[in-house]
Amino acid sequence: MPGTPTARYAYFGPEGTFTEQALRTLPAAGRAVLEPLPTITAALDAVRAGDADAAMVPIENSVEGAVSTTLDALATGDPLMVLREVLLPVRFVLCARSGTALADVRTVASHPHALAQCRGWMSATLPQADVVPAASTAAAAQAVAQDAAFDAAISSPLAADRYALEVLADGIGDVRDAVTRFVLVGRPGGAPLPTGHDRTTVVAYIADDHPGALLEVLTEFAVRGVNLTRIESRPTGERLGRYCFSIDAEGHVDDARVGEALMGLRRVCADVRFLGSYPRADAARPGTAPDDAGFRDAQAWLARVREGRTT
Ligand SMILES: O=C(O)C(=O)C[C@]1(C(=O)O)C=C[C@@H](O)C=C1
Repeated sequence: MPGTPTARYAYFGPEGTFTEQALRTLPAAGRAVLEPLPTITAALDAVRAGDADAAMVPIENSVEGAVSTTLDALATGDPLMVLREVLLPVRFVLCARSGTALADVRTVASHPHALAQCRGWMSATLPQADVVPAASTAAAAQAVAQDAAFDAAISSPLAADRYALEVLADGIGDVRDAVTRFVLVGRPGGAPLPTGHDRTTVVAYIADDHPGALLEVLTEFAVRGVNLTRIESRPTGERLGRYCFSIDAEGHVDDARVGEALMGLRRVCADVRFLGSYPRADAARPGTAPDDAGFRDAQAWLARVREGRTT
């Protein structure tokens, strides 16, 4: 549309990361300016500073679990909000400068999450190789292309192509159907409207360390039939033993059962950071949650009771 400013999306780069691929699956990315930034924190800070409208970052992998840098960067600093999620199958290749044979590979660089997902293949195929952590899989491929310090990288096929590297082995992940979940994060505003297949992300800070603190948090969801799809405890950084819980729950903040669970959570916690309600990428509907009619009915009943009516 004439006069509509072009959206700017930052992502965890450089070019060729799985994160870039995840971002490019969104139709809106085709009309936006995409900016690779070298770290997850830099991508999220660009949103906070107003230099980007939103940022794509990895949050969770089906094999290696949570991306703690993302969880911690969302839990602290100026508040941000998850707007969308993307699920991307991850396939890894071992790539090197042209002319390198597999037998010549002595050093392999990659993102720690990728190295962990290829551990079995590496120990069976290159047991003597030194493994070097890199900022991202694409940063590893870029480093191999530019510098002889590393012989090979574990990256996406896209990064091997982008940095003109030769693929020495394809499909080297230990788990064939590995998937990474990415989130598009913007500044706080209205959450996307409920779709019936949503996810809500929050961070719960318990008031003090006491027996049953985690049970209290879980109870607020359980008694309202809200299913959790992820819960992680992360240190707050204040001192040893201080943890917060990073939680993904099924449903939308506008759903009565989720709203009530969040109110309950707010009552039993020192603080709750709401990180957004957004559509699930797999479009899965909550399995066992009671429908909201029961909650509305109970609320209307309470209002009648408070007015002195008995039915
Ligand atoms: O390094 C990349 O290409 C990324 O997008 C990051 C990342 C991750 O953080 O898990 C994404 C997907 C893969 O599981 C490996 C690495």
